[in-house]
Amino acid sequence: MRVDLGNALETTPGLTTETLDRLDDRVAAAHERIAGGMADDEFGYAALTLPETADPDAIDAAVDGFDRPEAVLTVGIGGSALGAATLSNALSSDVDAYVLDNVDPDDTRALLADLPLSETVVNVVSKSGTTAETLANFLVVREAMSDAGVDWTDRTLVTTGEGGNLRQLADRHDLPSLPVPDGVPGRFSALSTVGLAVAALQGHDVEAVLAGGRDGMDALAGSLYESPAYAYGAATYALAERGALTNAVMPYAESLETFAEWFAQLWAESLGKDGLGQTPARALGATDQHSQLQLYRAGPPDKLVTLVRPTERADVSIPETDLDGLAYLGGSSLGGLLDAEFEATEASLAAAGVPNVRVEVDRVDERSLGELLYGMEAACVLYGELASVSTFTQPAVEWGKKAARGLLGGGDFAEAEAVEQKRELRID
Ligand SMILES: O=P(O)(O)OC[C@H]1O[C@](O)(CO)[C@@H](O)[C@@H]1O
Repeated sequence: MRVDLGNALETTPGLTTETLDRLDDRVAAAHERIAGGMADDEFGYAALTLPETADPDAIDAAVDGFDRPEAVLTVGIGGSALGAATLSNALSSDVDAYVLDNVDPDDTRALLADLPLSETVVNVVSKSGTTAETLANFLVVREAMSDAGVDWTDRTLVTTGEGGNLRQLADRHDLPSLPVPDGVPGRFSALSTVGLAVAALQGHDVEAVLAGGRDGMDALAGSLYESPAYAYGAATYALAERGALTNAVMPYAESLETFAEWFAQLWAESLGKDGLGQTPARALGATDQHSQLQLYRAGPPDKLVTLVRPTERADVSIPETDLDGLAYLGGSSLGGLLDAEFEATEASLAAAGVPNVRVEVDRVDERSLGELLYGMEAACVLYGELASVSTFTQPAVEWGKKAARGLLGGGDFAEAEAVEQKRELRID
């Protein structure tokens, strides 16, 4: 992973090399804290040792019990779905991957109608083992399998923590299961059983993903000038401090669109604390040049844009044409056009004084994805250290969970009563 901060200097909001130099002393101290947390396997920091602690053999052993499926359905939500989905949607496989990470009846019904349930492995993932959406979806999927005459116990892999309903289910039915690593919050678990089991089921090279993570781990250093991940974390932190409260992440590759969704949870749930944080906006290049770029370039000076691309990609030639004014396209290629648009958008933002950061990986393959996922996790941890927030917890999400549970009769929660007292101003 390579980071170029050039277009974040002298912009509005913007950085200077003096700012970065001053910040680098704090980066060094933060790195010491992070390295210490990694060495002591501390809660949260343990995520940054996954390239060494993850056990690909255990993952292979768990998935080897299944005949090669036609499809894999991940039933999970948040970090229990997005890491696996990022890898599945970035890499091609003849094993189709689907995700149920919402409780939309129309979507769930349509998906189950299409799935070859007898040839599908259901990968149900929940660190806590109690998440309502995941357990509800699993109960629906299990009934659909039974209705289809499929023995769900033959087609289900469980990845969960030591306690909770899912662990009880796995134990009761002797299901193949994988542990969720201790001390790793869900949004940081892509390089663990949580994100890698599906990759293994799809035949991807899990060792290569972890090797990419190790590349990212090896690149951590006590200076932002020596560590791309820390450069990104420090620059985004400093820009947020100067008013860039939105970070629009805009990969120029369809295969990285889900990566932006994964990044959004990582950034929002880790850094949105105590009135601080930086809102991740999900965008896609070149498509959003025809959608959100107007706001990024000419809207409030309150954002930065993170432009992500692979520097190598398979290409498609554009045929020659005699259409007036389009001859310049003929003989070029779609990849060439996409790269020209990337660089043009980057320069367009800089010309308007909008800070933007370039993040490049060699190509969209297992190793580069592992490095990119690891790099953004390390960047997030560094940002959290600099911002002095509790990077690895997410207390703000609990209120809504209690309210929903109370509304469904799952307990007496004051939050549910608050829902009943909604202030109304209805316009029909
Ligand atoms: O893996 P679990 O415990 O089902 O949690 C799923 C997701 O829900 C959250 O706990 C937030 O509610 C996320 O942090 C997590 O990734």
